[in-house]
Amino acid sequence: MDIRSVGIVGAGQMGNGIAHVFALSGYDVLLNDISEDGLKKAVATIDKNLERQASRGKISEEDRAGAMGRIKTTLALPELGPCDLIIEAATEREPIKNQIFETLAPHLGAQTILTSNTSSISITRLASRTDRPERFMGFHFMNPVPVMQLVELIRGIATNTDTYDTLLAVVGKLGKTAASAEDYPAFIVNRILIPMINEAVYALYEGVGNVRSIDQALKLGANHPMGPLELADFIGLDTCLAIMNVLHEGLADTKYRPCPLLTKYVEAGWLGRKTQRGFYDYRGEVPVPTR
Ligand SMILES: CC(=O)CC(=O)SCCNC(=O)CCNC(=O)[C@H](O)C(C)(C)COP(=O)(O)OP(=O)(O)OC[C@H]1O[C@@H](n2cnc3c(N)ncnc32)[C@H](O)[C@@H]1OP(=O)(O)O
Ligand SMILES: NC(=O)C1=CN([C@@H]2O[C@H](COP(=O)(O)OP(=O)(O)OC[C@H]3O[C@@H](n4cnc5c(N)ncnc54)[C@H](OP(=O)(O)O)[C@@H]3O)[C@@H](O)[C@H]2O)C=CC1
Repeated sequence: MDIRSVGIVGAGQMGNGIAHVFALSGYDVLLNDISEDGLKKAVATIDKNLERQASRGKISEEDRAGAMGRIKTTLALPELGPCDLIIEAATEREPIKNQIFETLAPHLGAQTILTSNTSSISITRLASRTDRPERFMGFHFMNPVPVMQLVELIRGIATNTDTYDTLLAVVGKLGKTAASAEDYPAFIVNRILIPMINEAVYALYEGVGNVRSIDQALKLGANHPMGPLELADFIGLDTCLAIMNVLHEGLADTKYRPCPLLTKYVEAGWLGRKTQRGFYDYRGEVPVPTR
C-alpha cells in the first residue's frame, strides 16, 4: 500500500518528533491533540528543530520550508479520517488509546493502517478493541525522534503481512532502521532500558548514590550518553512508571516492581523536563539535582 498522508494523535514530545521526520521525508502530516496550546507548542518545537538542522547544514533551506508547509494541525480527531496511516502518540494510558481508536474508526477508509507508538502496552489487546486488528501494529519511535535511528515494529497476533511490509517500507523511506519485536510487555528496548532506570531510582532511594553520582557513574563508567536519571527526566517519569507497571502486571514478576520513589515523584507531578522538575530541577539556568 502506498502511504502519502499521516495522521498523528498526540502532539507531545513524541508526536512532534514523529511529525517532524514524516514531513521531512515528504509525507503530508495532520497533527491532532486535545489542547490548542499543545498543538501550538508542537509546531513551535518542530520549527525550532528544523531551523537548527538547517543552520547546521544537515538539511537545506528548501527542505526545511517544505517540511513546515506539509504539517497541518487540528483539534478535531475525525479530520484525520482521510489519512493513509494513523500513528497514535497520546499519553501512555490504555483507556485513552482505546477511546481514540474508537472515536476515529468510523471515519477511516477500509485500507487505513492504524498504529500505536505505545512504549509498552499489548498491541494485540489494543488491536482487539478496534475494527481492524489485521491492519493494526505497534510503531515505536525513540526519543528524540529526529536523532534516534531505531523504530521498533511490533505485530499483534492478527497483524497481516501487507501491514508489516508497508510499515517496514515507511521506516526505510524515513531513513531509519527497523527492529522487529514480539508483542510482549514493553517489547525489546524498554524491557531492558526501563528496568535499568528503575534500578537507578532504587539506588537513589537506598542511598547508594545521589542524583549526580548515579548519573556520572553511568556516563563515565559505562559510556552512556545520558545518566539514567537524566534519561528518565527526558523520557518523562509518568511514562517510565507506566512502563514499569505494564512489565510488573504483564510478567507477574516482582523484579519489575516500580520503585516507590519513582511513584512519589509522579504523584508530586514532578514528571521530568516536561514539567520542569523531576530528578533535576530545570527552572533555573542549569539543571539542579533534587536529591
Ligand atoms: C521510552 C521509550 O519508549 C523509548 C525511548 O525513546 S527510550 C530513550 C531513547 N533515547 C536515548 O536513550 C537518548 C540518549 N541520549 C542521547 O542519545 C543524547 O544525549 C542526545 C542525542 C539526546 C543528545 O546528544 P548530545 O550530544 O548530548 O547533545 P546535542 O549536541 O545537543 O545533540 C546532538 C545532536 O542531536 C540534535 N538534537 C538533539 N535533540 C534534538 C531534537 N529534539 N530534534 C532534532 N535534533 C535534535 C542536536 O541538534 C545535535 O545535532 P548536531 O549533531 O547536528 O549538532
Ligand atoms: N517519552 C518517550 O521517550 C517515549 C514515549 N513513547 C510513547 O509515546 C506516547 C506519547 O508519549 P510522550 O510524547 O512522551 O508524552 P507527552 O506527555 O509528551 O505527550 C502526550 C500528548 O498526548 C496528548 N493527549 C492526551 N490525551 C489525548 C487524546 N485523547 N487525544 C489527543 N491527544 C491526547 C497530551 O495532551 P495533554 O498534555 O493536554 O494531556 C500530550 O500533548 C506514549 O504512548 C509513550 O509511551 C514512545 C517512545 C518514547
